Amino acid sequence: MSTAAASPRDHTSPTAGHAVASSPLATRAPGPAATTTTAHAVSARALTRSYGKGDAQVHALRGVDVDFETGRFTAIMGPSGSGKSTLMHCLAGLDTPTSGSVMLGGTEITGLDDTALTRLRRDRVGFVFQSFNLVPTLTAEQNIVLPLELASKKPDRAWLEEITATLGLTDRLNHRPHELSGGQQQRVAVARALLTRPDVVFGDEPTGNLDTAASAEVMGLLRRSTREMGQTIIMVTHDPVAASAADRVVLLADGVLAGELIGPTVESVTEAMTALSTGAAQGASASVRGGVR
Ligand SMILES: Nc1ncnc2c1ncn2[C@@H]1O[C@H](COP(=O)(O)OP(=O)(O)OP(=O)(O)O)[C@@H](O)[C@H]1O
Repeated sequence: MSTAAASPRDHTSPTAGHAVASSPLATRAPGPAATTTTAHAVSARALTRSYGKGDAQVHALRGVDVDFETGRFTAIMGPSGSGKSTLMHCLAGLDTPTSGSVMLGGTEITGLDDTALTRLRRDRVGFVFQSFNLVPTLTAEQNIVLPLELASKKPDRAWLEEITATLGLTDRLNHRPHELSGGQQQRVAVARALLTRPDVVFGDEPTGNLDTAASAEVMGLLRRSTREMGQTIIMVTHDPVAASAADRVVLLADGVLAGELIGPTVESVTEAMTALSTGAAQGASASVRGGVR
């Protein structure tokens, strides 16, 4: 893993996105929002996040450089405490890094004030959580359009119909969450996340409360949303089966990148996770054949 700063990277280059584990770091000074065209929906450079002070200080992220290509589905995996949630929260503008930078949809979000971050999360990011987070008194459709209504925007009806048809929700739109299965509730949450056409959908253990069949169904739908709608998805998961639905798995260990898997399978993910949890972070990247960079 690289640990030293080097020359700046070109965020606009379509070829700049692949060399994650070996890429040089480029420190970008926090500053006002700048907009560029990018082949990456999200990029982080030299990202650090520490909590606490003195002896009690925890370095959750210790210099992460990573790019997430537009229209791809990426899973973030690693042992407990490796920094997965912290990374996702920093990428989504839910947490403020200690240093380093995050570009989201061409906007440098590090340095944005709270109002701008709230607007960015509302307009350009979708979230799917383990606990679905649906409003129990609203119907499925009302839950799906809620973020737009809160932003005083009208939903695009044709897009709403397309998404709900793709997710198999057309005949469930007037049901309330308690009248839906867990898998159906999560599909409602996915529809809600997709409706705003966000730059990125972030998933935080989206299958954590689902049984095997519902989990496979939701992963299949997320995968389709990248294939058929060009949606970028970044998902934190502990589940090798869920991760195998992604195009790529980014591995974290102890707050740094420990490699990645392209075209992951359940076996390759399990092997890499086993290597990481036995402390062989470098071995994980070297040992999984045919896809680890
Ligand atoms: N708000 C916080 N205050 C103090 N320490 C924190 C805070 N959030 C996270 N940490 C610490 O940072 C480290 C990384 O935590 P994080 O939740 O990102 O890991 P994770 O890989 O998502 O873990 P898990 O798989 O168990 O959810 C851990 O040591 C954790 O205890």
